Amino acid sequence: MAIGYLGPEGTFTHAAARELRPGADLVALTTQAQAIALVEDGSIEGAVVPVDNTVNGVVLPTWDALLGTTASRIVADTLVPVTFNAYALTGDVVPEVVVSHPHALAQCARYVSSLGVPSRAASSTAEACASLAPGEVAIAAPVCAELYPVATIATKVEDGAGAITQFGVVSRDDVRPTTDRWTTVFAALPERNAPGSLAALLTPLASLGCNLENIVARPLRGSVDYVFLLFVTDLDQDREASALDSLRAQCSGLSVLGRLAAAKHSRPDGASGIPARLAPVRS
Ligand SMILES: O=C(O)C(=O)Cc1ccccc1
Repeated sequence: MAIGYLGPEGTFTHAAARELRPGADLVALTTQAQAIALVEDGSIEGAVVPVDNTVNGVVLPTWDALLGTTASRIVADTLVPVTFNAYALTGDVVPEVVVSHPHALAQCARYVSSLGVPSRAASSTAEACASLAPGEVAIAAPVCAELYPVATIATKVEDGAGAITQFGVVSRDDVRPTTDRWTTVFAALPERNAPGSLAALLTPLASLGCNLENIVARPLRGSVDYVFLLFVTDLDQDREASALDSLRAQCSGLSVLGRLAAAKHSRPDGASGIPARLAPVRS
């Protein structure tokens, strides 16, 4: 059966899909929500989707789509370095609009603003190349120069070198990582919205020796409550079972949205990634 990915050919997701599922029948789709829905209803075997990146953080549409499923989860992942080129139909383009996937536009904000023209979101970087019109500049992967009839007008247009995107395979099969340790992403709905509820949920994780690496609150539609996505690292089978037990005791709803095993991101610019506003509070 097929593996879906955010297409068309030449997206960063396509590169990740080839690495994660070599030789698979890859099917180009238009959004990660569509891809995840097709996995959930059994129309395709799996889907490759972006889950996190070093510039924008967790990819919310992916996790929100997973929250809308009951049987699907992330079962494998990889880290892909991303670098962007700018393309037009001809080398002498006078730019009128710059087009790309919102992540690409965000990661190339300085170049986009240097063009001094409006930007427009495309469903993917490669789609921006595939549908390029006169006066448009597309931002996409270097491989798009070989796949589409475009002229390269600038290379390495990202704001900071070393950006990495983490991609995952969504599947209905409950495949466990083959590594010793991994990160489990729990979706946790605390039993009460009251002082100390979140602390009560999280404190036992520390006693188990699990590291809460990231926490993301997503609004629970139709209420004032939040569901918390907990990225808990350093887990193995036993620790994950203990973490599940301790969370279950404090939650009215709990699920595993995925397990991530690829090596953790290294901060590309070292300490320079810290915003000046967060200058050290102690000298
Ligand atoms: O549009 C693409 O090529 C994608 O795969 C999504 C994306 C965009 C920018 C950085 C990483 C992933």
